[in-house]
Amino acid sequence: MTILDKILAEKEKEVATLKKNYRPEIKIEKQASGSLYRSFMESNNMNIIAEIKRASPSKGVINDQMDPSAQGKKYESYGAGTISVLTDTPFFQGTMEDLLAVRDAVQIPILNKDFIIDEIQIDRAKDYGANVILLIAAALPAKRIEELFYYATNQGLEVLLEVHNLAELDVANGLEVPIIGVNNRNLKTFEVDLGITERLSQHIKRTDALLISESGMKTKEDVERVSRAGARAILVGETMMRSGDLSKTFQELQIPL
Ligand SMILES: O=C(O)c1ccccc1NCC(=O)[C@H](O)[C@H](O)COP(=O)(O)O
Repeated sequence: MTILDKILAEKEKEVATLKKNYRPEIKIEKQASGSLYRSFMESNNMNIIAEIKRASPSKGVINDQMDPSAQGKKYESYGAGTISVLTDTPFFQGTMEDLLAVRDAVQIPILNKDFIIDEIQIDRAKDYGANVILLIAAALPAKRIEELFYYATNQGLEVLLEVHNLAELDVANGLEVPIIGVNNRNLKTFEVDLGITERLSQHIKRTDALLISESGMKTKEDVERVSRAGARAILVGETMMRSGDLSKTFQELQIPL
């Protein structure tokens, strides 16, 4: 059983519990407006999705002392275009309360980074103030990705569809999704290879698709590499969470496009 299989098995249980207990009683005080797709396509600099990531299956604890509200404010002030909040608890030590804390602290869009397998998780993401949700092509059959994609977009949410190989990219191409995330990390083996962005980028059919390169971004050279492959945005977790000088980290990674 791969780590992705284990995560998805936990999600089945979480969804069953949500279906019994979830009541949308959260009242968000602020909501961001504006489209991630549009602002990222119009920007002249590499767009950064900075992630709130306390821990991960591949790295263990990364930074569990961080205050999500303070971290979110720093990300926004240093130039993040969106904040990704990992809300899975068993494997990443995140919570929906982390998302709510960031929502109250910033104006920019928020991506609810989780392993979405059911509509109820999309309802919950919206209730807590997310603007964007993640769908992982490796997690579900193509038909289910399609259903969840349309469900989310009909709720006014944007969808980042994440792929890691050509078969998964075929699903994104078939749906003509506007936002494609290429994850450089193999979620089954943890291997990280920026060459995945380089190889898959050549097979994206939609000419106006927004390409986001996810995972393994540490240096300016990494960003230059995925930029040459056509990425207009990067999703960065560990490097942000371990940075002792976020201002410098943003300056280094936010290269001109
Ligand atoms: O990060 C992991 O170990 C991991 C393991 C299994 C499934 C997903 C995983 N990570 C989710 C992500 O895609 C990353 O958090 C995100 O792209 C940022 O990656 P990084 O900048 O390398 O922290």
